[in-house]
Amino acid sequence: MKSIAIVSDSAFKNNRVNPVGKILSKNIRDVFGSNVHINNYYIDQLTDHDIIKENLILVMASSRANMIKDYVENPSNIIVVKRTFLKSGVYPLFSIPKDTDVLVVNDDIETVLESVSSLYHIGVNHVNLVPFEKGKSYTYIHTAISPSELELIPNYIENKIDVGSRVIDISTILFIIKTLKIQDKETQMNFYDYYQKIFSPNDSIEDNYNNLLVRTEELDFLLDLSHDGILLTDQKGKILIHNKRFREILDITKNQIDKHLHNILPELNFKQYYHHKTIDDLIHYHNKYINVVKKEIIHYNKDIKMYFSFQEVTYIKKLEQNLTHKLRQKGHVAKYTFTDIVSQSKTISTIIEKSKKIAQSDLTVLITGESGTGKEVLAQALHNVSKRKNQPFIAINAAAIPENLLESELFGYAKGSFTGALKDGKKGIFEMASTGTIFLDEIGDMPNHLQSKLLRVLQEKQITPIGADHIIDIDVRIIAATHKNPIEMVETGSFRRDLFYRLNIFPLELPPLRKRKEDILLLLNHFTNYKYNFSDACIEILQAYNWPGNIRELSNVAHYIKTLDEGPLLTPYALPNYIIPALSIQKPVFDSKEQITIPFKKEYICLEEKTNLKISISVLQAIKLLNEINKTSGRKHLLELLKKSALALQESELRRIIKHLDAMDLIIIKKGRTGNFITEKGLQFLTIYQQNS
Ligand SMILES: Nc1ncnc2c1ncn2[C@@H]1O[C@H](COP(=O)(O)OP(=O)(O)OP(=O)(O)O)[C@@H](O)[C@H]1O
Repeated sequence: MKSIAIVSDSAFKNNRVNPVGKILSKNIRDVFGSNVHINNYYIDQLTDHDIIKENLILVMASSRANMIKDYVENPSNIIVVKRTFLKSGVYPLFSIPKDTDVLVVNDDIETVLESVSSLYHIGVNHVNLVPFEKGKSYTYIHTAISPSELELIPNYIENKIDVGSRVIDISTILFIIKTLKIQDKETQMNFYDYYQKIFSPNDSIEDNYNNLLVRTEELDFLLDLSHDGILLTDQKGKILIHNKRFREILDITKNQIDKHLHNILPELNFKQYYHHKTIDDLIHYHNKYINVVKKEIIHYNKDIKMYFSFQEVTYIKKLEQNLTHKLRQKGHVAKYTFTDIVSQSKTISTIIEKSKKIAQSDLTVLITGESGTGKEVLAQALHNVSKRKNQPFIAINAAAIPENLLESELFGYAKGSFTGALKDGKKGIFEMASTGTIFLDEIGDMPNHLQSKLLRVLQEKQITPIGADHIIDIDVRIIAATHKNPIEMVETGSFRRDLFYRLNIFPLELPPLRKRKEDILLLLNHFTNYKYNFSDACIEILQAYNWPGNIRELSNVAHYIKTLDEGPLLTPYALPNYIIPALSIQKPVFDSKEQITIPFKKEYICLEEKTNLKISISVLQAIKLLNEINKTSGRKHLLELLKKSALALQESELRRIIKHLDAMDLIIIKKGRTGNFITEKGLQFLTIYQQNS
């Protein structure tokens, strides 16, 4: 096997491992793989006994060839390695502006000068390469480059560029191939790859610029794809780059490179923008409204350029429409209208009339009402008759979103604002709902610090996304809702008074279902598509129930009924169990014996003393119900019905209660299978009992 010796000055340099041997070994391995054997030698460690016998002996400079010739078996095997840079390390240097002072840093002046000369050699001569000498100050320089020794660059230099370690150049590799006669296919392929990565003496600067030129053409192509007009000028407004769209938006026919912006469009007075770092302005030109954004680009602390982008407002509108379309696809759309609100209640029709008027303004609305009373339905209906009806309607529930996420959901965040943030940042709903309506549900559950932020947003009509350095103007209508009592919350200090006044401009209060009983059957028929008739007993139960979950709960009951489908005439058996306890009257009925209405005082006291009063009343009601629906009301059926009402009763206990009810003539026990019947007195007793409950 062929062998190569790499001879460098010393194993350590400035108390660090000297990387030269390792880098050159890698270069040789990259091309020759395992075709050669490599040994590293260090001049300062050579002794009289050492004889370097390898087929080729690589040294870094001709002076070193002289120094080692006495330790070498065949001095004609010595070659001086030429070194160059990797293309990837050097390309960034071509974008440094012309005539910039660039400090070249390495561990000693000799390697610094070598690097400078290599860089000039490969064509980096548009900048002033300044060799770094230890102890000297270079505070006037802002950019430094170094072959993988960035830590040696003084801290005051802002731009540090690593050009990578120097590698064996192509002429040396070719010489090795020729001398060692290694020409297998794998080496050829490796050589080709290696050749692609490094600067070779044949790479003239023109070639490099050609490469850059190709890139410029690609960039031009990309710029022309943009929907925005894009323009880059120097500080005096001289045009350096512009794209096709810029010419279209501003009706310019010819290429305007090197002309001054203020001269080609004198009527637009662009000079007014030159002294501002950033601009976001709307101009009117040739019957178009154009949004102009200006930003400053600072290149290597030296070159200040002005970047302008131009968007025609119609295009921005179109973008917004697309956004709306996307929001619709995402369900950010209000589906309910006032005709979907099923009600015959006077209160609701007054609310609807009021809402229709309120909808025409942009003012904030606060809807209160228990859970499930239709607050969101009302908010959507209101949005759908407002002038924002074709824009997004976005609902957010402050109680359903974890506190730490709520802020970013509302206001969004800039890219890279915190760990775990999305790469490109995230838009908050205030931005997403632009020109539309935001429904802030359960506003009473909003944490205090967000209440303050929301108040500022409502006052200033601007938001600042988390971690962003810019503000965004917002144009949204707010409809807030809460199932809590906002006035009580303000009194107890859990809701900001000033925010409450801001939101409570138009208060709308939806009554609970139990306060609009006329709607119960109507809604049930609506949800069951008028498929069933409800028996009187059934209606009585439905009316007596207090519907804590309001219309949402009622629509669940409708589902239950439709699923069991016990129609066409529905008895209480068709209702879910938990509705039935309405029979058993949960609340204490009479607060004290003194309140008992004559003539039932005796019966009441007797039942209370001899039985459990509430259970006895439930039994009496169950008998009444079974009588009404013509079901036998024997003990078996009674026990079943009471069980449905979550009243598990022993048969012996039931027997005892029936005996007492009978003794007081509240019921009659009939012989045979028909069971028990409530008497007129029993009915009156129950009525009075209910009136007092
Ligand atoms: N008047 C109505 N007519 C028909 N359906 C209604 C009516 N009001 C509410 N609903 C229905 O009741 C359900 C609950 O309504 P909604 O979500 O608007 O209540 P909410 O008061 O906003 O509840 P929450 O406070 O729990 O958010 C929905 O399925 C809705 O379709």
